[in-house]
Amino acid sequence: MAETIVPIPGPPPLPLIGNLRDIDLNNTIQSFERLAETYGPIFKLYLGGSERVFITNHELANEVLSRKDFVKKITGATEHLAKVMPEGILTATHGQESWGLTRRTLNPVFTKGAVKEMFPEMLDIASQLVLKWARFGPEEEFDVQEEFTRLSMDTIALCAMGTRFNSFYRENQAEFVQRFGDIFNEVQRRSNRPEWYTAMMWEANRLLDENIQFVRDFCAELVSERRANPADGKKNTIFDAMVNRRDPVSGKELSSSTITDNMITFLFAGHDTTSGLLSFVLAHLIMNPDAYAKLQEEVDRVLGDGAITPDHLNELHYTRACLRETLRLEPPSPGLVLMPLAEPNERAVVGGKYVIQGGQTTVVLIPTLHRDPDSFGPDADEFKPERMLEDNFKKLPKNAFKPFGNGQRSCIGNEFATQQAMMVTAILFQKFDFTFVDPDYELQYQPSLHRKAKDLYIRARLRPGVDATSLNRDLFTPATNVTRQ
Ligand code: HEM
Repeated sequence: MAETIVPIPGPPPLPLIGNLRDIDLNNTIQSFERLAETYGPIFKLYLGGSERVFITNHELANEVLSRKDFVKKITGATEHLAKVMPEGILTATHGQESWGLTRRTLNPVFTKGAVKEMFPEMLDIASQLVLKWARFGPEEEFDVQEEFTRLSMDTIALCAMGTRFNSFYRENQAEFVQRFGDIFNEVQRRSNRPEWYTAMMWEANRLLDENIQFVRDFCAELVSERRANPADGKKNTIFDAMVNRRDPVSGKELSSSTITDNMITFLFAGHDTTSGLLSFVLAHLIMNPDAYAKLQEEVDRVLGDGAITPDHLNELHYTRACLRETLRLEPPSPGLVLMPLAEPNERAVVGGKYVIQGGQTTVVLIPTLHRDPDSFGPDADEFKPERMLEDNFKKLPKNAFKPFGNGQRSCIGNEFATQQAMMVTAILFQKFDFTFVDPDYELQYQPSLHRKAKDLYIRARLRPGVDATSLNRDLFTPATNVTRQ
């Protein structure tokens, strides 16, 4: 039977600017979500000189995410990122040799068991945040996204670079952190600008080159110091693995420049994502007092008043469900960018009737996938951690929940981020009670490559019986009683 092909809908593009007028450059993802409401599960936009297809529901997403002929595409923001870290695994093109070598070398240090060995480093940085909030006291207003950015940056620096930024001890960011942030802000701006325009921005281009050079030199210096003093690498951190391990297939070690590229990659891929997750989980819990109370009850039952250990994490089922539910509603990475492997003059047919050309950018929109009522029911827009408790979670349709990406290009840092987010959430609710500074606060998003909370300010009050002076000791001392009085 002949195929019935139907055109992919979308707003009509204008000459030169395409569909630029249909999106808000400060909030591209929300614009795509709005367009999904108008045009349905698949639509196309002409942006940045090419046509992009957006897939927004579970049925079509499940199809392309299951098909072997759809692979990750490096374009737009990731193409700009690739210039900063050419051999980093996040921005590697499909089939790029350095990707396979690096993943094979590093996969073992990112397993759940291996990440457990970095628990002390994570607790070290988490304790700095907790002590700071405790010592500032209940009247202090904390910019949550900023605080968690300090936490996630410093944790990755310690685990993947063998260094400390000491962000909790500084008024202003360390020079590395500042320049690093400037690079990615500029990359984000570029991904929304025509290339000819960027080419004329001489001063911005000069600054970008200077910042990239600074960041690369800083990382390269750390690698050569460690190579010169291998005895310093006594731990099984990501940094040690990068310096010491070899690819089990080729026997090759990672070159210094590949290590540098991946230090930058881990910092970029890991910090905003984790800090976004932590900010949003706090916000959703404050907005949902029932879930807040259940989580705190679980934390008290499992941890008592003592220090958290890796084994506790396996018992914190409701806490894990809250984090999953937050990742569902507020996925830090908003889109998975794919393309059909076919030649440009060939085509892939999706949903039995839509044609996508070989190599054409195809974005699976995660926020709409995660709110598809066919997967999550009529209350898909609500924060209901119960649906993410293990028994229910296992019953979710295949590919309905993709916060960590898909297949072989899925997130290498999944266990790392999960362990850190579980630990930090549990400690925070063990020690503090939280309120919004603005009691009517509603979630807003920053313009950013990852989804981040905007203007989210909270106050943190130590819970009865928790004392700022003894807190430092309590964070590291095992429980005496398990159920809190
Ligand atoms: C809540 C936290 C995180 C979320 C939601 C998240 C999400 C994702 C997603 C969706 C992808 C796939 C991107 C794509 O297909 O283009 C990805 C890839 C990646 N993530 Fe994460 N990530 C998180 C934390 C981390 C952390 C902590 C690290 C490192 C320490 C990390 C390192 C990476 C890397 C290197 C890749 C590329 C993997 C590859 O292509 O082989 N991520 N992440």
